[in-house]
Amino acid sequence: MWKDQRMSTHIGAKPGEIAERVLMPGDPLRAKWIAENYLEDAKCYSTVRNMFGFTGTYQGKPVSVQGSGMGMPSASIYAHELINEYGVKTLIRVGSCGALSDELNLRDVVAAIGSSTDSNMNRMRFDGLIDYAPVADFGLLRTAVEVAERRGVNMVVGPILAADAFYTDRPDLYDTLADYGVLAVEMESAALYTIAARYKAKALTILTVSDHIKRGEATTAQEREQTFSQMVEIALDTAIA
Ligand SMILES: O=P(O)(O)O[C@H]1O[C@H](CO)[C@@H](O)[C@H]1O
Ligand SMILES: O=c1cc[nH]c(=O)[nH]1
Repeated sequence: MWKDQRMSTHIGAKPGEIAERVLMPGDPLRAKWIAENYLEDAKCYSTVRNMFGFTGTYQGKPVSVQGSGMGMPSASIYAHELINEYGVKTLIRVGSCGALSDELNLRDVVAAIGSSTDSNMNRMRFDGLIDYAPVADFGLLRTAVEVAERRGVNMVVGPILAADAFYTDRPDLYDTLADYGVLAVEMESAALYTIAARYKAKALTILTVSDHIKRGEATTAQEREQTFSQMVEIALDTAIA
C-alpha cells in the first residue's frame, strides 16, 4: 500500500513540524482559534480530515495545537500518532465538559486528576481482569495548579468521567458518580491518559464547563470554539514551564 512516508496516517505533518508540547482541543476550530490568538508565527501543518494542526511559538518556545475530534476512538488516533510518529512528549487536552457537581458553574476551569470511563477500550487492553485507573501526569498537574494560582484562576482539581456517549440513557449513573466526587463529564481523557502512560509521554486534561448537566445550563457553540481563554492560558504556561 502506498503511503506518504513524510506523514502519519491521520496527520499531514513532515517529521520535525510538530513541537514536543501539544495542546489538544477536541474541536479543530478551537485549535485554529488558539493558534491565531496565542501562537507567534503559527503555521498549519495538517488539514487531513479538516482536523487542523498548527505549530508556532509561545513565549519563544515551540508549541503545537492539534484537534483530536470527539470521543475516545478519535482522540486515541491523534494521541498515538503524535507520540509514536512525531515524538511528542507532553499532551495537554483543552476541552469543554458538562458539570456533574453542584459546586461547579458555567465557565469554571477543571483539571482532571483521574478519569473514570464507560469505554470498553481498557477492558480490551486488560482482558477485563483489571480496572485500570487512568491518571494525569503529576508534574504537569502540579505545574498547572501553580500556574492557575499565579493567574488568580480558581481551577478545581478532581476526578472526571470520560463517556462514550454525549447523550446518555443513564443519567442516574451521573448522579451516582457525583456522589463519588466526580466533577464533570467529557469524552476523551481516559484514552489520553492511558495512551500517554503506555508510550511514556505526559498528559493532562484541563476543561472549561460548557454545560451544567443537572441544571440544564449551556454555553453557545461559538463560545466553545472561541472563548475559554483562562483554560488555554493555563495550558500554554504549563506546557512551556
Ligand atoms: O470541546 P471538546 O474538546 O470537543 O470536548 C467535549 O466536547 C465534545 C462534545 O460536545 C466532546 O469531544 C467532549 O469531550
Ligand atoms: O455535557 C457535556 C459538555 C461537554 N462535553 C461533554 O462530553 N458533555
